[in-house]
Amino acid sequence: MTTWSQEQQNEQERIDQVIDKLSEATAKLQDHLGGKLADVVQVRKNFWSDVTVNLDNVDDAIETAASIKQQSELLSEIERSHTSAETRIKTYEKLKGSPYFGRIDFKEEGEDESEKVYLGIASYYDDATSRFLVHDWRAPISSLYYDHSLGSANFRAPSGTVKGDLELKRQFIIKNGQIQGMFDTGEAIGDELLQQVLGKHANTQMKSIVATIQKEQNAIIRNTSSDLLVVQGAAGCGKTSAALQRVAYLLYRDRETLQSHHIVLFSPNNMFNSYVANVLPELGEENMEQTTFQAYIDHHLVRDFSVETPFEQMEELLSGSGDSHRIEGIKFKASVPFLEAIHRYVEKLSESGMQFSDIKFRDKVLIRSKQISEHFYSLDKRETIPYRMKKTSAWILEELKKIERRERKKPWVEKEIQLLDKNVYTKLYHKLQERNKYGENSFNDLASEQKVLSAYVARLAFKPLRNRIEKFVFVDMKSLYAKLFQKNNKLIEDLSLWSGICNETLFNLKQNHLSNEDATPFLYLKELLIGFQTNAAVRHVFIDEAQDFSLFQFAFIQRIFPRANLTVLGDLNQSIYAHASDEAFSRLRNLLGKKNPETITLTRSYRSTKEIVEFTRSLLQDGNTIVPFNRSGEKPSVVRVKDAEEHIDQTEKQLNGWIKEGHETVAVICRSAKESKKVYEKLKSKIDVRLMINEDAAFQKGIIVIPSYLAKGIEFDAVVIYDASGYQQESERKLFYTVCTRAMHELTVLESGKPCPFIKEASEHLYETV
Ligand SMILES: Nc1ncnc2c1ncn2[C@@H]1O[C@H](COP(=O)(O)OP(=O)(O)OP(=O)(O)O)[C@@H](O)[C@H]1O
Repeated sequence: MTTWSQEQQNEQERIDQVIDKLSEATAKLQDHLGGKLADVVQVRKNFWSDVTVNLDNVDDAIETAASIKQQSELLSEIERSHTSAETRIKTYEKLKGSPYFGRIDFKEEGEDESEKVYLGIASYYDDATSRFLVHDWRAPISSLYYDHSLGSANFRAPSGTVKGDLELKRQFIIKNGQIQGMFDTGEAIGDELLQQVLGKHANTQMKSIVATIQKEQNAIIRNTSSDLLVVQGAAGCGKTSAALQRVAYLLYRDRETLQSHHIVLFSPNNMFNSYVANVLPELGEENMEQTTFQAYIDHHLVRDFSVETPFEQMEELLSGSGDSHRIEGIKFKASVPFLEAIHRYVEKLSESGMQFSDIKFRDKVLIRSKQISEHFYSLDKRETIPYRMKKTSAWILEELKKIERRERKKPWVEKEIQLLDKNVYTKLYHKLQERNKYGENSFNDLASEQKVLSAYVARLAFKPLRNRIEKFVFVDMKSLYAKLFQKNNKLIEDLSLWSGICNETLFNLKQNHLSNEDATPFLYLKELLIGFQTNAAVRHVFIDEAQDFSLFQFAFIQRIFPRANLTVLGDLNQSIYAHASDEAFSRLRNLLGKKNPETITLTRSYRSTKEIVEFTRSLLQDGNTIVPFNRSGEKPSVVRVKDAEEHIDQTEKQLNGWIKEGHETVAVICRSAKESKKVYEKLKSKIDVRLMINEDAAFQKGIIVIPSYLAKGIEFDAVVIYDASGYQQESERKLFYTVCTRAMHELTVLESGKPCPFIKEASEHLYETV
């Protein structure tokens, strides 16, 4: 029987052999690459000499075209193989440092011998032995590693289910080609490696988790049956991690047809985008498209309105300046009744009531709104509104063409001809010559010169108007949206509240301001009228921190990406926006009309120590279902301070202590940006600290002061909650939970005034009082 150290030695020898093979393969590819590069240069150089250009007759021209096609196909084939060789070299370089992280021995039913399968971030096939020396973690057989303990096990292969016996499961930590740790485990994924991984310092860039994916996470990653996958899970249970590994899995599984630009990830802000941007490249895959919903809104509305961002809205509400009808308005404008009211309104508009703007040119009305309306309603009502809008736009453009022709003779055209730049004049002359429309001297003929120039000037002057018509600016969206908020057009029961909502909405519209809660419904109404700009190429859409999305935003995404499967990840306990609804996820199925929806709930929390999870879950009303991963640390501290001076001193003391202990990412989390600025001003002369209130900043190591809503989604070694006394309202419970759950190893909560009711509710043995 081999001893453990012999076993380790054998494994190290195998690793050395694999690394040698990888080095050989890399060298071969590099040779091949050099050759390919020379080929590309050669083919490019000789491209035209290798093509016989003969256009004498039709047959010769066809032959020439075929010859060009052949040459360019040859060139792209060489370029393709060059790129794939480059990608493989990069993958092999990664594998050389750590070829694999796991091994399973699987004896398939009916076979005499078990197969040893080594799992890494990519596969390596050895031509000499015709065997995989490393299996990709996404290969069908690899799921055995994540899903099964020792004993009978099975996996789904393309040919059907394969049954057998899992005889060994081994985990490795390999760095620079050397084994640093090796464990045999009976569990699906043993605690030991996970303990090590989770005990490390937080990172400014999220890491991949392929070596320690848990069974329930694997079910999310490998789910291919549902078109709407909703993942609801506690803070730190790995929703974002599972989403990113799922992207990598889908790119692998559907590699023939799916590329990274067919996948879109919506995330809460740009800082979060940069936080997660490294996971896929680390796994040898390209990043999917990353965006925020606000970026989409801005792109469509910012030219015509000042648009409030979610953070500006949050800041206003947190600083207490939002009055009650604003909060009710926010809730209403994100609700299903409002969505339905908009749909009913659009139905009515199909018959009557559409609002148009006069078409003006230099302050003169060219086409009256009434004429546009008459034209619009003269069209067949069985056609959709967007189709009729397109026809109306085409009709307006035709009318404009006629008007433009008439305008050519007007004095303003003559005036502008005089002011024409000489270069434009010369350019026009050459253009006309090229077109062979005129003989050498015709441009000098005064009458035709005048005709050409006046046509040019009129066309140029009308161009911006034409562009605007193509963008449907003749639809008076402001009035159309405003009509929804007439006081007598009661969309909700409580009239007094309704009147306040109407006043505020109409006031904002008048100022060309769209509040955050209006932006999405406004755009939704607009797109229902003029047609959604869809992207049918996108096949998967991921929405992270989905509890912050309103039903409107979901409905929107569904329309923009009509062919995409949705993966929706969120935690209703972290709904920090006023529009949040506890039914957000359960209503999705009906709202989006998906055929195969599935919901997976994750309850085990990996980010924080057991003590922190036990404390944070007690802040919730129904937090008992959250299960901490068994990693121990200090209990969170709750520190009462008596005045402003002690407040800062205690913060400084705590931060200094943590830096001395070696913590690398430390956050002072304040409620708002306003409070963050104040705290930063007080701290900056005492300790090296940075203020982070801009979502575009990249997350960096060190101590940062950050507002609550920007800290969500990310994590820190240690966290100071600057003032828990600021969280008093029931509506702030989830915000308080969210900020406390950012801590991985240490959590200190300061209280300066009235005790925080949520801490008071928690059992005293869950935290230390200072
Ligand atoms: N299987 C795993 N192996 C190793 N680390 C894991 C695993 N699952 C989660 N983690 C770690 O736990 C932490 C939290 O994960 P993640 O951010 O994905 O959770 P989340 O559910 O999105 O959290 P939140 O809702 O609080 O934003 C990360 O550091 C992640 O690397």
